[in-house]
Parts: sequence; C-alpha cells; structure tokens
Amino acid sequence: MIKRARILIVDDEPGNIEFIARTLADAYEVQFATGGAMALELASQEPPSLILLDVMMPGVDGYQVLDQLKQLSQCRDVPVIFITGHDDMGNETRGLEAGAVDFISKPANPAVVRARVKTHLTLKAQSDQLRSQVFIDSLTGLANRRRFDECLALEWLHCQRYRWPLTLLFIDIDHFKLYNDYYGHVAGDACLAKVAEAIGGQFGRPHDVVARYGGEEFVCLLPECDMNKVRDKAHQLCDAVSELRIPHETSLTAPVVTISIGMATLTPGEDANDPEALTSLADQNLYLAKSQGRNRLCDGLS
Ligand SMILES: Nc1nc2c(ncn2[C@@H]2O[C@H](COP(=O)(O)OP(=O)(O)OP(=O)(O)O)[C@@H](O)[C@H]2O)c(=O)[nH]1
Repeated sequence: MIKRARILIVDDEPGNIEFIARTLADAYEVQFATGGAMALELASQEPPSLILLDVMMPGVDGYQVLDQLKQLSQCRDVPVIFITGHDDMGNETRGLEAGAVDFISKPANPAVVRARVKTHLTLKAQSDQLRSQVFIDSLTGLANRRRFDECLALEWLHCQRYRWPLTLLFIDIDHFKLYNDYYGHVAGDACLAKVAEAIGGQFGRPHDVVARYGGEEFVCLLPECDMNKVRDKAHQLCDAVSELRIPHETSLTAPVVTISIGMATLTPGEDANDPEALTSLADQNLYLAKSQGRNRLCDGLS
C-alpha cells in the first residue's frame, strides 16, 4: 500500500484548522497543532511531509517555529507553507527569507491550498530522488564517498562540541584484484555487494554512516561509541565476511573472501583538530592489518 503524505496544519484557530483539514483529508493524512510549541513537538517526533503554518500565533509564532525547525536535522528539509493575512507583503518576504517555500493568503481558497500542497510535495519528492542519486553508491546501495565526506565533517564538529569520541573503520577486501582477475568483473561486483550488505548489517545504529569509499574499500563512521564494543563488532564483521564463504581460489590469505580493517578513535578538539587526522590514522592501521597478514582488525593499540 502506498503511504499517504502527512500534512501538519498549525493554527491557533480551530476553525481554520477544520477548514483546511476538510480541504485535504481525502488526499492526505492530516495532523494538526493549535500552537507553535505543539507543532515543534509533533514535527520532531515524526517529521511530516509538509507543514501549513499560520504566521500570527500567540506564544511561539510561525517565524519562531520555522527557525527552530531549520535547526532540527530531521525537520530541516520539510517544506513549510506559511498561511497569512491578505496584505502582509512584509511578512511574505520575511518568511521566504527564513526558508518557507510558499505563502497562502487568508481566507484560504480550497483549490489553491490543494494545488500548492501538491506542487510542493512533488518538488520535494523530486529533490529527494536527486539527492539520493547524488549520495548513494548504485552498486551496493550504501552511501557514497561524497556523502561520507559530508557526514565526517558534520560529525567531527558535533563530537567536538560535546567532546564525544568518533570512531572510523577503514575496511578493504583482501586480494580483490586477484579475485577480479580470476572470476571476472561481474562476479567482482556481486562480491562487493555481498560484503557491503554484511558491513551494513553489522553497523546500523541511526547515527552510523556506512559508505563505499571507493573500489573495494568501505568506511564506517561511528560517533559516540564504546571503543571496546566497536572492536568486538569489527572482529565479528571479519568473521561474518569469511563466513559468507565466497570462494576466492587465488587469495594468498584464505580460500574464501576476507577483509582487513583499520580502526581509529579520536575525540575531536582534544586529540586532533582536523578530521583528516582520523582518516589517516584509520588508513595507517589498515596498512598494518594488511602487513600483519590480512583478514584481521588493527587499531594500532593491541
Ligand atoms: N568488480 C569490481 N572491481 C573493482 C571495482 N572497483 C575497484 N575494483 C577493483 O578492485 C581491485 C583493487 O585492487 P588493489 O587496490 O590492488 O587491492 P587488492 O588486490 O585487494 O590488494 P590488497 O588490498 O593489498 O589485499 C582492482 O582490481 C580494481 O579494478 C568495482 O566497482 N567492481
């Protein structure tokens, strides 16, 4: 069943909410809030597809709601249409500058409300699709290098602010060139997809970022983690990949496909001031894992 878009209507006048809800209820799931604080609470719990937001409300007004929505990562991209009085040119400009996608004047015309909502939902769906094409690796379905670079920069700042540790795993398939040479590129692609699935299955907390870094290299960015637990999970990942039992006749390490992992943990702002310190440490440890015999994890400590 196709999930219907959910529209959050925010207005301090129940009569206005009722009117707009009647206009939209046959095509969308409708939710409402009678004030700014309630709107923020609902939106942060489960971001709606679109918000129709009254500008003038007692307490937290429409501008404040919009401003706070933009600061919530899960709500930042939700389209917001302001609903305002007829001759509010100044409000219109201010709202658009603050990030509203459109304006509807009061008293709202049902056909206009339906048309604007439909247009902005379509635009949002298109931009989501483009975004996923830009940030997803098509072979494995994981995030791509571009997405990883963006997340690393953001997580570094986030962890720096709260003095949380940030862990990075560099994961590389052992002797993958020999695999490709022996089994061919099509089999090589299938092998990459299977290993990617195993990695994604092992590290799937909401803030974990698992990405294909390039070729046969993958990365896992793990904020706010207990190092010992990550180390255990990374060891389990090595086992899980060899237990996939993907034959690798020409590997110099094992008769099946195996991986090597370089692990690094730093507290941004305390141990280093630059995310490159983390990537180069993980890379060094990956190099050590390779030189110590592959099919293993190296964190540079044990
Ligand atoms: N099938 C396939 N192969 C790829 C892809 N991207 C990179 N490769 C191959 O991955 C191989 C990587 O080889 P190397 O960097 O020498 O690494 P390796 O053979 O795994 O050696 P070690 O890392 O030292 O164990 C090359 O043969 C690339 O052509 C891809 O998308 N599909």
